[in-house]
Amino acid sequence: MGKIPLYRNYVDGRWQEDANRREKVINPANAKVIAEAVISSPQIVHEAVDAAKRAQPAWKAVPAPERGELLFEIAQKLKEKKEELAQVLTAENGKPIQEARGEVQEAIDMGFYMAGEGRRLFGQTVPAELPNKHAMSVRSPVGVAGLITPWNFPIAIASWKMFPAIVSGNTVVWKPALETPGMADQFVKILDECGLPHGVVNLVNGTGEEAGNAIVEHDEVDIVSFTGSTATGRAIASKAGGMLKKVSLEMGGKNAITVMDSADINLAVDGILWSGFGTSGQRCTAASRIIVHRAVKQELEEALVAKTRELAVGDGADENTDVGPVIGETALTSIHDYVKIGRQEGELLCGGQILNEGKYKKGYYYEPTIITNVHPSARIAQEEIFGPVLAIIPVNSLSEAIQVNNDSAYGLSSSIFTNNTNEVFRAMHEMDTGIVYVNAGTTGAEIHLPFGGTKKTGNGHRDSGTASLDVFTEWKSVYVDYSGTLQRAQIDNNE
Ligand SMILES: NC(=O)C1=CN([C@@H]2O[C@H](COP(=O)(O)OP(=O)(O)OC[C@H]3O[C@@H](n4cnc5c(N)ncnc54)[C@H](OP(=O)(O)O)[C@@H]3O)[C@@H](O)[C@H]2O)C=CC1
Ligand SMILES: O=C(O)CCC(=O)C(=O)O
Repeated sequence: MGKIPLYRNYVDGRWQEDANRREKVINPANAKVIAEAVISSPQIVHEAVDAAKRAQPAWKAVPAPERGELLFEIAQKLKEKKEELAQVLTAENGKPIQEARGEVQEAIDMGFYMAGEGRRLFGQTVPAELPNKHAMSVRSPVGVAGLITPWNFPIAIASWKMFPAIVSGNTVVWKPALETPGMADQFVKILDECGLPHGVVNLVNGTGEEAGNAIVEHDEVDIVSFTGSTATGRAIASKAGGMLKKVSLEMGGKNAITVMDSADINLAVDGILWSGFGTSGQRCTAASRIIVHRAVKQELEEALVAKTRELAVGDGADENTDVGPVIGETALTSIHDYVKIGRQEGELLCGGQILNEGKYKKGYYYEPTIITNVHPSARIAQEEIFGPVLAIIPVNSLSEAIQVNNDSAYGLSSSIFTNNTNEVFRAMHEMDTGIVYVNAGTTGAEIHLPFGGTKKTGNGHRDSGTASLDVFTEWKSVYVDYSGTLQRAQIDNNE
């Protein structure tokens, strides 16, 4: 085996190796070991939190426009290195290279967008109730932010959290997912090259149970921002809640695309293919339920199955690949178990197998799969599969479609294909999700609007957009009385 990279921690501006343990990083396209990463003990997390705590007052004191300028440089550097980053991303996550470039672009966009926030960070100025008095609100940083991120969007999601955190004056301790330490390494190297002061961002590689948990439980971590599974989010929320910590959660989805009888079926098929099978279905926004009006069900199914069979499944590094591998063996088994359940709950239209022959022998590939005539309460229509599997649910009306769409524990993204304006507005108002698409699939969020969902998808916070600043700032209301006398509000002087 040739020399492979070792991904280290970055604490207080120094790259460090934790000698205790290392974990192998695997390319899911061929199961090859491509790197190793250090596994941090809780002690390393404590050092990282100490560094973040020490760095925070000075970072807070840097004028926000200056923090924004540094973010601008970081975004430019990300842009210069876009191709290099995308290659590392595809190698460790498996997603097709075109999608990897798209993901890196999201981080670039978020960098430029949040750089601008350095000159805004708007508060409010309102008229005061009393004469010669000024009333306003300003944002202040929360303090030390603990960021815990998943493997499926390792740089985009990190940027959604990191950039608003630092532009608003927080310092950061970040634990990326075990599967994607290369992205974290590249990202933090760029921060370092751009001259981010030591201690402002600290990277600790390691397991969720050890390093992640140590972040959550640390007294000096003031806010935890997490993206991942609902089970982990719940565990983090109960610990952090018990410590009265601010906690922002983005979790699972069971997203549906509704296709009405007036829809452009070819457009709907394209939307379904991209949202259902893009990233091998491993997006929290991935479509996994297709709610179709019975009047167009057959037409949709025929076109969808034909196009699904044309998808090129393969190594994401190949420019012609449409659907890459899934993240690993455990995911493959879990997806296949769901498909076995689904075959009892509905009728298999295509796919349904693990691909493990010929060029697929060494990686973790699953056939894009469609199961139809699924009842809305079936397990494959309710539980998150996180793989390339679609359940088709027939309905008779928009009312029924909305009911089925909303009959889910999750509420991240929904979509409707229709050419009826009344249906567009009804769906927009009545679909109970944080994101609604019209005549587009359930994926492809832009970074300048809030990202997140209702119900068990989150806990009321949002990543991205200016909404993310609410996560990483506290509001401070300021009253300046320049009357020279002691005036008192809330005294009724009308008598
Ligand atoms: N709503 C959203 O925005 C998104 C949601 N997701 C959801 O994430 C899931 C897939 O990601 P997956 O990686 O499996 O999710 P996990 O919840 O397993 O992991 C997410 C992160 O949390 C860490 N972690 C695990 N256990 C703990 C713990 N006890 N304390 C602190 N940190 C912990 C993980 O570490 P480790 O490295 O050890 O795994 C990882 O860094 C899907 O359910 C998907 O829907 C994914 C992307 C976006
Ligand atoms: O496709 C999108 O809208 C973003 C998806 C995403 O970030 C995710 O699945 O984690």
